[in-house]
Amino acid sequence: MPSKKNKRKRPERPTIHPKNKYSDNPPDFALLASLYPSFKPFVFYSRDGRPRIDWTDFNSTRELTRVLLLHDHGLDWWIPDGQLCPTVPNRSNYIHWIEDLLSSDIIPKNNNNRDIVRGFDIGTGANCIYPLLGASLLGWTFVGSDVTDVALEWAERNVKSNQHISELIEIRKVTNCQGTLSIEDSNCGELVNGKSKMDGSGSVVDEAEPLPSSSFDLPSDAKKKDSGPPILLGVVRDGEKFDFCMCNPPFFETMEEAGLNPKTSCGGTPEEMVCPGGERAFITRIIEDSVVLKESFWWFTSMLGRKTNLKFLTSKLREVGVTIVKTTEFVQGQTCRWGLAWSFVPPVRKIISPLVPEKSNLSFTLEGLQRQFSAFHVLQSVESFFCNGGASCKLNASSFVVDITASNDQCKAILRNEARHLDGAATCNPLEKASNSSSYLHPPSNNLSFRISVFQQIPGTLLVRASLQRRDNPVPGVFSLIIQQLEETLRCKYCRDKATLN
Ligand SMILES: C[S@@+](CC[C@H](N)C(=O)[O-])C[C@H]1O[C@@H](n2cnc3c(N)ncnc32)[C@H](O)[C@@H]1O
Repeated sequence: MPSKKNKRKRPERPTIHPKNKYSDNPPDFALLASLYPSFKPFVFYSRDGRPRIDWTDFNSTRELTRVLLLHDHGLDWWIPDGQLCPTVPNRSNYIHWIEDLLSSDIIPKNNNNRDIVRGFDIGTGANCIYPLLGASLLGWTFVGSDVTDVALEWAERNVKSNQHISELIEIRKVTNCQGTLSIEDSNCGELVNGKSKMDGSGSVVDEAEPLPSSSFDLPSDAKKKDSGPPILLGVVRDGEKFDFCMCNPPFFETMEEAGLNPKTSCGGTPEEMVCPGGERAFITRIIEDSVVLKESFWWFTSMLGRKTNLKFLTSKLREVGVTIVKTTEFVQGQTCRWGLAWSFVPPVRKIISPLVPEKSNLSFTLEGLQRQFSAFHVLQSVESFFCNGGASCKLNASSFVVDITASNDQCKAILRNEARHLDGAATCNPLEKASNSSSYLHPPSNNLSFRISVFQQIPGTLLVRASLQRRDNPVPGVFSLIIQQLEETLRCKYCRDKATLN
């Protein structure tokens, strides 16, 4: 019987990114107050003697952001009253997640012959927080775009106040030159800081030409929409290449919906918080633009304020044929946000290489199993995972195994399902790839047979083992890929900790 103590235990939650400066050392208000007289008036001490600030006071949150950026990042920063005030630890999480994506081997490394990473921050805001953090923490270069005069003016001021990184950041005005996404006159971005653009290596290059309209292949529905100012298409210039784009979009459809969080006051004007259709519509437009600009960016990413939108957007991504989708959760204190990343670059498939022998036995553990689930539930999910793809399955409840036999087409169907899962990587189907590319072997003509066994290791932890029984002329890597997909699906369904980047 679970003890009362265990019953009360809260489910584990993802935490602040381990590379985040504040993961082990949260801001020390007392120290900051002693060092920065302007911050001192905002700090008070609660009964337990702990220094606190009033999170409902905009001046107080803005001053905290100012001193954190100065103290921890050497940045001189300010925003006018009412503009969205970023929390530094929160925003750093997104930067570090992108750092993980760029260093992971999910897709090949960008081979633009550039050592310096180049990012595009969609809607950089008056605070210009992502370019400032990315440049100061990691030396990345940025284009930061925005539509409002106040954002452009203050982003520019914040860049200029930091001479040591100002050459790394270009602020680009997005003009609402047509109000519709059109393939004509697509150059709606103007340089604000008036300097020549730099390529990723830091050398100055000539101003890029707008993308020629003939190179656009917009999805037909995107051409028709009256969707407001451009986002990427028409702002990114011909020949420009970026390692990633990022975006903290306007989350809401109305200011009422945005509401006022009574616990914090971080400002935010309607232009910053609201757009027609909210974040779902905004990110859908980024996805549509990404189809056209798939060769200009290695990774496309966006933050989301609502987890429910992840499902919709992930299926949208599947429709447009991305090769990979990654998601994550950003947690900082009481605030929770989600990250969505996708790419059109074919994933690295070391396991596809005929030079790498495929393992016949694979295993993974499911830790942090939610209390209501047992090994038998997991076994049943294994069975339905494969049955849904049409494979033949035999579940043996006494020995906790499922025997599976899948044809080539059934393997395809199982792998095709993968993009539907929210958390984790969704790679394209190697069996389909095999028919298009000479570097892949022919698809197998025979069946793949394997056994999945589920063992309980300790309460709350299961070991899932997959053993290849028979393999007749298979596509190398398919077995591993299927098991990887099974792992992600089970983890997503059963585990409290659904970490997504390995
Ligand atoms: C939620 S704010 C994000 C500001 C800042 N990046 C941050 O994280 O605090 C959204 C920003 O997107 C800008 N924006 C809205 N539509 C845009 C578009 N089509 N292109 C570029 N920026 C846009 C708004 O003006 C606003 O500054």
